[in-house]
Amino acid sequence: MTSLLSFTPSTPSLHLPTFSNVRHHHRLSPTTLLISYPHPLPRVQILYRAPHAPPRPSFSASALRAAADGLLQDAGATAFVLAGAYGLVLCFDNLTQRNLLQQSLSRKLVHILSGLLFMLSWPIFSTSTAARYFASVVPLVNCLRLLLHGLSIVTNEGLVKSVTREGNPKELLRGPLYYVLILILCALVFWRESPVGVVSLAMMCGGDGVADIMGRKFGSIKIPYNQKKSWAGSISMFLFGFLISIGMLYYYSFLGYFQLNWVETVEKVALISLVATIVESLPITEVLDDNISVPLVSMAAAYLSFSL
Ligand SMILES: C/C(=C\COP(=O)(O)O)CCC[C@H](C)CCC[C@H](C)CCCC(C)C
Ligand SMILES: Nc1ccn([C@@H]2O[C@H](COP(=O)(O)OP(=O)(O)O)[C@@H](O)[C@H]2O)c(=O)n1
Repeated sequence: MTSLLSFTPSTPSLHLPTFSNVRHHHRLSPTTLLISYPHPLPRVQILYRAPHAPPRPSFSASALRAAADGLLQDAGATAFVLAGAYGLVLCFDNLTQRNLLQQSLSRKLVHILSGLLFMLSWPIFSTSTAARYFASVVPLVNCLRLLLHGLSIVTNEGLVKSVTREGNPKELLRGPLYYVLILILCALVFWRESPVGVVSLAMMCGGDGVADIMGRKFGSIKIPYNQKKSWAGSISMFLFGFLISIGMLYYYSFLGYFQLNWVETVEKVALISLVATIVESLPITEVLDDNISVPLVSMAAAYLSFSL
């Protein structure tokens, strides 16, 4: 026979509940113990409960430990990715300072690698609901860094040289700033749970980044409606945007974050890549930076495609 015994250090009030009381739903307080009596004892249910003591939630030690572990994991992951971000920019700064890398190529490689590596790092964060907020700290810190340097409150030749076209700190307040804001948006809104954020960042980082490199190198034949963009650049945007998106979706699918029908997914990503490429080719950069138009139109196209 099992009896429910609940007690607190204060003077317990003893009452022998009628049989019906025992059927009430009991919220087990942390001081509730289940004690089994040997069979010969009378069938008595003893319920001690402190007077006026409201039932306290029963947090198990293992749940608290799991929460603490998750917090520790997310804090460690944030520190690791922050260090990675700083190291990436420092690495390209060194390469440009030593004239081993052109400034324009350095900027584009930082553009391609930063967001993709950030996205690849998301699985090292915990499964806690707070994980996405920890991850967003990384682009947020870089956002503040870009603001401080872009407003020349702080000066850092290396950052400016590796992330701007002409070496003007004010450039940090446009493309690079929009870029990290989009990273924050995708991490917070879509995170690891939706292909929308993954595809949008793949288009902005991979597609748009490669379009610049290939367009500058092979872009002799310009697009009729935009003499600043070329067919080589746009075709590269479509192909690499598509391939990097599929690669990232496979990565997250392999890790079990979402299951996809790959035939449909290939069709959807091809459509999203086409839409993003068309928008990127439009002569609107002066009005709306590519780091805003490309990810936002990719988000819209991906949201519609994957929700149908
Ligand atoms: C150069 C950048 C954008 C400019 O784009 P565009 O105008 O040429 O089209 C990217 C700026 C990146 C920023 C300085 C650093 C961002 C780091 C990122 C949030 C985290 C990377 C972590 C990873 C592990 C390296
Ligand atoms: N579709 C494209 C995109 C860029 N490009 C080349 O890459 C250069 C920079 O492209 P962009 O203005 O999109 O540069 P970001 O705004 O991405 O930094 C252009 O001036 C072109 O020479 C291209 O030829 N075709």
